Amino acid sequence: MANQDVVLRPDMAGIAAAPAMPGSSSRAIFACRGEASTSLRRRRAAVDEEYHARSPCATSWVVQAMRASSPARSPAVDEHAAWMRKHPSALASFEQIAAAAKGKQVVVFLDYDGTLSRIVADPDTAFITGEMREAVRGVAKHFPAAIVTGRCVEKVCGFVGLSELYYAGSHGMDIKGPGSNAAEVLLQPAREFLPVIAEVYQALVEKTKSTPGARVENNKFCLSVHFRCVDEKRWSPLAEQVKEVLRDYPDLRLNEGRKVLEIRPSIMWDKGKAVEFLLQSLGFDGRSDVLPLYLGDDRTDEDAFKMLRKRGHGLGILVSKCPRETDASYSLQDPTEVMEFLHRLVRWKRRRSSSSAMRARV
Ligand SMILES: O=P(O)(O)OC[C@H]1O[C@H](O[C@H]2O[C@H](CO)[C@@H](O)[C@H](O)[C@H]2O)[C@H](O)[C@@H](O)[C@@H]1O
Repeated sequence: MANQDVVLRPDMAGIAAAPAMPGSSSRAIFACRGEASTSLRRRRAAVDEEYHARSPCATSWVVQAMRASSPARSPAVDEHAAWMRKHPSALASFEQIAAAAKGKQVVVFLDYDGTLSRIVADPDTAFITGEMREAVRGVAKHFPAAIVTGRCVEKVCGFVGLSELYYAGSHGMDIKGPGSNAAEVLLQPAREFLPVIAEVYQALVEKTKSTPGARVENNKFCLSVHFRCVDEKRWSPLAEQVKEVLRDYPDLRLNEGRKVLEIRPSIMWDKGKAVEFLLQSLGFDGRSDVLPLYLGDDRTDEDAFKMLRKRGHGLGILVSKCPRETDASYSLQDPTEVMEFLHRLVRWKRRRSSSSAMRARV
């Protein structure tokens, strides 16, 4: 990876305790696939209203969010086409992206589940393919690159198996630099929560063991309660179980992802902040000659898309087959298209490097 001389400045994180109620950037309302944007906004507003009227882990809100992440119908063709005009394919628009990257240092940020690996029922077997690994290796050879994931760093490092990358695990709360030394930590803004998270993990395992198919995953600084394999009739009792445990922990907050409830410390930290931290650490912050690209599929990736959009530099690429409200500029359908995009990026970089080498010789 290029530019590996990271400056360690944990103080730059600007971490502050957030109120127990999540802030707007992390509202746990999942854009329901297949809904027209107006009805989506209306529904979102209604859910938000209820959310703000109740406690952060009110069961009915949690169940609504669980249902919203499980769409009942496919999008209409015209609705999909309208969405694609707003968020065109990053493959079809590759030349446009290449033009934006011309003369700039591209930095690549990649989410893991649903972006590099396909969504599968068993989270422990969400491996990336050998081909995808080679594609990511190629990217890391030509650009500074990082994996930004909800998983714990150790697990995702094991899945990806590339020591040349930066890793930001636990939704960016555990950042590690490249190299084989897994202990080389750059930033852990929620370190003080480790004992609480370990305690809540045990409590959730105990509490949810009566729900067939429920599974609690320990992501070190955050926890995932998976309901992909839980019968929908049991979602409400499961939400109640989670809520009961969290009632004693007001400093933790609840969000939802793809058939998963995610529990994490209520600090003002997310994937967007992790990307900012990495850009600062690499000395790229605020530079107009740098183009960050962020590829992700999940609600939590929106924090990174939003940050790039707000700063007016960098491009978000949402991995989704279905229309979703998003701050990403472009879209890709699935991990296969992600792999194709990464290959094209590397080919583009190689072509540019060889033509500048030729120009230098003339
Ligand atoms: O930030 P990410 O890398 O996207 O991680 C988010 C969550 O991803 C994993 O769960 C998701 O993928 C599983 C495997 O395909 C799937 O079974 C589950 O339903 C999905 O939600 C991971 O297991 C979670 O801990 C992460 O929080």
